[in-house]
Amino acid sequence: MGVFKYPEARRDESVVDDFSGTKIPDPYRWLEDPDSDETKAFVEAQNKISGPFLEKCPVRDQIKNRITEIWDYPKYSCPSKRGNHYYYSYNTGLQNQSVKYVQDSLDGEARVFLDPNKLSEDGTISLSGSMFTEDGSVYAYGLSKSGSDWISIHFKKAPSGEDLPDVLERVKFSSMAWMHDHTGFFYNKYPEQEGKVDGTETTSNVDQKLFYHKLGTDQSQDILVAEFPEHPKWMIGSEVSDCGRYIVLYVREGCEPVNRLYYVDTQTLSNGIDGKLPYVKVVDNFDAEYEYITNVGSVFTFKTNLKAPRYKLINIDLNKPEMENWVTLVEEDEKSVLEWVGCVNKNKLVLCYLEDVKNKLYVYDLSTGARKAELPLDVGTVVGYSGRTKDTEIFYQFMSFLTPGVIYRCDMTSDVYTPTVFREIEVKNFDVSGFETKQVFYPSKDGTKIPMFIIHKKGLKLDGSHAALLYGYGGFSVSISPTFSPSRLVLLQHLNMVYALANIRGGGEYGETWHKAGTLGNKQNGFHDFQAAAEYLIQEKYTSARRIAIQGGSNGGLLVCACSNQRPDLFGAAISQVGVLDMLRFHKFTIGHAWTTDYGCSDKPDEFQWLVKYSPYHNIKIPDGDIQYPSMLLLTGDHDDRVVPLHSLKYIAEVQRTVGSSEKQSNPLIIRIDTKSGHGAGKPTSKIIEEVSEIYSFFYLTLGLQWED
Ligand SMILES: O=C([C@@H]1CCCN1C(=O)CCn1c(=O)c(-c2ccccc2)nc2ccccc21)N1CCCC1
Repeated sequence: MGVFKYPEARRDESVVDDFSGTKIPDPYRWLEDPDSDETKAFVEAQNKISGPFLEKCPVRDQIKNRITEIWDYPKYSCPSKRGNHYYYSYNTGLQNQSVKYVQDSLDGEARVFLDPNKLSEDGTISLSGSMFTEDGSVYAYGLSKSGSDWISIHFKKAPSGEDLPDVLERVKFSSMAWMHDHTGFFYNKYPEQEGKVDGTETTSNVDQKLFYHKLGTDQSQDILVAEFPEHPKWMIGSEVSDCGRYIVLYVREGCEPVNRLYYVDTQTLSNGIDGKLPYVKVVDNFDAEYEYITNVGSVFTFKTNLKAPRYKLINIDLNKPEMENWVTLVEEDEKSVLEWVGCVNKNKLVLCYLEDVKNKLYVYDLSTGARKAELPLDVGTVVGYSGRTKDTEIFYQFMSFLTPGVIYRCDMTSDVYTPTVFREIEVKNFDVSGFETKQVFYPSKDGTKIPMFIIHKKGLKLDGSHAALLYGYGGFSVSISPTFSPSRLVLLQHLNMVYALANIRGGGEYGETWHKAGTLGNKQNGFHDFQAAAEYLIQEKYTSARRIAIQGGSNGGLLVCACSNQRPDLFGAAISQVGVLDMLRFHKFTIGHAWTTDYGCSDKPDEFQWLVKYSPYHNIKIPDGDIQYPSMLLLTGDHDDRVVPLHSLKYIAEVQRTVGSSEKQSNPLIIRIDTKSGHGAGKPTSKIIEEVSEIYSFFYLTLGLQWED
């Protein structure tokens, strides 16, 4: 490629911030206003470069057609029993949104209950959160537009699907909980704010409140039942106990897995719920996380990480709630992480563990905490589960790199557990037997062993000649375990790439110790882990330097740009999707303030020192010698109000000016800003396929790949 001509972007040298004495220029501050003509012109100019560049890919149509072909297979969720009916989601293959069906029995005829595809021409209205009443007679559900975190809550009668008139607006990051009278509903709302509320604004989300809605009334009559005006960052989750008597309140102030724990015994409310809840504080600190599992009378079971970074189960009797009376029901495992727990058949617990990044499922006795059985699973991930305290059966969905999905059903009424295959999801016209997957443990810069999955065509010659795609995330205790991706198979089959997934520190793969080892002042550990993954792939001859593409989204987008800045010599291509790239200002926009639990905050001098060292926007420089930056493609969307697009706009402006202007930089440094598109959740199939096709076209153009039919 010849050296690119990038659009001129005004540099406002007058904007310089002072971080307790350290002056930091921010010449592209003006890009933080999404509505200014100048920003709109910048976005248009950037898309005018990236669009034509990607169009130049000679096999773009083969790529898109093959991805579409492989994607077109039926996808099901686990069925859930609500009232006397079963509900499940189903996508025939290429539908933009999955459709919710209802059946009177597992093998009864399925009727459409909710079809989000009917709500918009282009599939950009998606379902975001839902909750049936305890008797399954009413269904509350959230709708998101263009991928924004803002939702409106609507209601349907079940199983008829008849719409009810109630609509709740200004909802975001909201719990949904019904009182067992089936007419009272708890949800979260933000105060009225100046300006737009459509997901293109960057306004900070603070002062979240908990409201109580009586079905059949107008939202203006809703009752404010909890708020913490003295703690603007606090967020209030609510849950109604299985018995219907108690309201459990969770208070969080960030993304750390920790919460305060309050409850209300509704039998003490002589006038019902008519104002602020008189909650009782069980835990009034942020030392640990407590998640309600079930209760038998006043004895409550919680999943917690209190002095247990890999989690455990405890019982708290509300009649004697002091910590000295707490009882451990299931001890922390010495290696595996307890990921989630479900109570079923009133007296059993299903525990899902993560052991070396693979899931294991067990049945325990609720009253004794004894392990009773293991539910056999292949090597992979449990991606779906249904089964509640009052149910007598469970469903769970298994997936792995090469298994598109198997749904199991297990009767839980006896002490013998014989799961049966309820549904096997098949990919049409693709033979997955031609690939192999392995898990390796490679040393990072500090010697820590990091797990990594590697997949490639069987019999691939490991001579360093193949391009590789290395994916990572590394934050917020998120564990990335093996799941099936139809589009990935195109890379492996037709572009002969190797795929690697590195489980770097900052994730939750080995519990909170693993998470903490990749956050705050240790954030660089995750970047070193990712760079070491690339070095391992090179030394083991899976690929070679400059033939590695790195890809990550959100916190993973930060990872990709930080690693491109730090080791441009290692990578040939970098895909950063909806990345956090200005680490000195992220906390000022939408929900960014919640991420200081992983990143810290530049308002604090010692934390500023961590952030300024790796912040992608602030660490762009021309590499030494004849090294150039990898080819970079940044992707974001105009309605991304989780990670606002300004991060990617400012980074691409700086990298095009600082690096793109250098004679030796022939690799493209481009960005594509999509419209009616957000952070990712709820993205319609058509947009997903378009985006993946662009990414693969970018790989083809920048890594010199060949298409093999
Ligand atoms: O998106 C993120 C980080 C990491 C994963 C979750 N996350 C978030 O920002 C999650 C945002 N968020 C939620 O979405 C919900 C929520 C509640 C009920 C229903 C639905 C949502 N509750 C929250 C409570 C406290 C703090 C954040 C919360 N990041 C983007 C880039 C860096 C981190």
